[in-house]
Amino acid sequence: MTMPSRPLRLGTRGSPLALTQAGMVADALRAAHGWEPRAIRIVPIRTSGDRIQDRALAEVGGKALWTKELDRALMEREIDFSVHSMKDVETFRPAEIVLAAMLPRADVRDRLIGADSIAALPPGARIGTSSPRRSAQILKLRPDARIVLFRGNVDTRLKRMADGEAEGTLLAAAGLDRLGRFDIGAAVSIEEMLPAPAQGAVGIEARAEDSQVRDWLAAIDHAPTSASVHTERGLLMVLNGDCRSPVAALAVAEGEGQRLRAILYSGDGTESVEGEVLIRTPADLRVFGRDLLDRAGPAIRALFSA
Ligand SMILES: NCc1[nH]cc(CCC(=O)O)c1CC(=O)O
Repeated sequence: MTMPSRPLRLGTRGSPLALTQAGMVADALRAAHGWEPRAIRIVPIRTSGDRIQDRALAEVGGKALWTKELDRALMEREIDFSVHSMKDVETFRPAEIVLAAMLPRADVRDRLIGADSIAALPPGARIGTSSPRRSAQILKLRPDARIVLFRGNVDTRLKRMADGEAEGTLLAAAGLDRLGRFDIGAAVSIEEMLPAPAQGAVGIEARAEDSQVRDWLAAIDHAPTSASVHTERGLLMVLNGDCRSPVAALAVAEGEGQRLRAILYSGDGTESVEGEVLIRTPADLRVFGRDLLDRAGPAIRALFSA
């Protein structure tokens, strides 16, 4: 195995979860290639998404706020690759940047904090979230609930719960588990709340032209995770969904294909349209996505720009 001639610089956001995930990527690369610890240096970069905490993402520029600064550092060669929670990566990416590898996916479910189940939430419960998917799903199950805007990293959200700002909040099991918070929250089944596309997956991006780094990263790619996440993101491309779009999707390998379930919601959760299909080709994905939109009413369709 070739050893990098200088330490590889791994760009990441600076939140505790992002740093944990970056450490997992660095460990996987060192293990796969037999590199010494100093072969990889972690470079935390503050993104606009970390800076802006008081408004929903959709209002201030969408998922690009998580990637913009890392993309710039990558293109200007200040870093060699960047690590992202795939759920936060915008649907359409610059052509100069490729998704080179993914770590094995973690638990895809959400966990409810504040009550043992969605049914057990008190009447009129305030639910802290900034996710259009989670608000629509909660409102569908519990029309009496009220949504309050919760942003910030996992600890910030848990603190706001502890401060009594809401009776419930939902967090991805993947993030809680990676932070070692196995004790927190009650898992919500995927039948009750289908997760966000790419939830639980960590991806690594590199410059498209950098074949050496891409080769190194390919060695740690978890192919089943990549296949499922590419299917879920492929659906977002067909739907032209973004961070304003209340959409849930989960793909699981089945034979040579991917069994894909997806649900689109109106913002208030009163309308939804769902489907399930075996995806074998990109054409299957286009047909499935268009069929969902065809069956969706105007309140849903307005939230997608396909
Ligand atoms: N939008 C924030 C975000 N992005 C990724 C995760 C968790 C880890 C994952 O889903 O991979 C979280 C926090 C959450 O939703 O609880």
